[in-house]
Amino acid sequence: MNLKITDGELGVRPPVAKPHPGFFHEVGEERFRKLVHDHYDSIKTSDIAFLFPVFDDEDFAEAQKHAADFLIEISGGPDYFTQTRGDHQMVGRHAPFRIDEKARRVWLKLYQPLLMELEDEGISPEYIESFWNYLDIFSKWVINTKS
Ligand code: HEM
Repeated sequence: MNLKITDGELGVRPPVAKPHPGFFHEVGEERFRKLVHDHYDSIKTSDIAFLFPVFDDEDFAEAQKHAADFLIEISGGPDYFTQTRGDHQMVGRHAPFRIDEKARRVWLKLYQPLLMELEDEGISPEYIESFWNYLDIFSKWVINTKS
């Protein structure tokens, strides 16, 4: 399985394809939520923890839920994010946080072991890769700070 991080750069926003709907379909909502939950949990002890509301359990749980809602929606599941948060506006929603290429790489790296777990659980590697490609490319869009 190829989970390679490609180079991102401030101001460069390559076209992005949504994950293959087969990914959400195979993983199922419950396991999908656990994936995003696990990612946020690993953020807590990472070098990018300072960007997130790690000292407020309620705010952190909210952030975790919004991220899962969004990723489920973009992966072809129910439109939970739009229903509760409105327009996606992902670039604008990340604007208050200083995100550089280094932070993006840390964020992405934390997904790698979690996606390998899914492969061990029998999820099709090509579906996992399609989700990964979405994360790899779209995360370039939220870079707003020079490294
Ligand atoms: C594919 C890439 C990404 C997606 C789809 C994504 C998605 C989201 C979503 C849906 C939210 C919640 C927005 C809201 O409801 O207001 C969010 C918040 C946030 N994201 Fe991302 N994100 C991505 C990449 C990143 C990266 C690379 C970083 C930093 C390294 C980052 C840092 C944050 C921070 C700090 C918040 C705010 C947390 C809070 O205080 O509520 N995101 N992201």
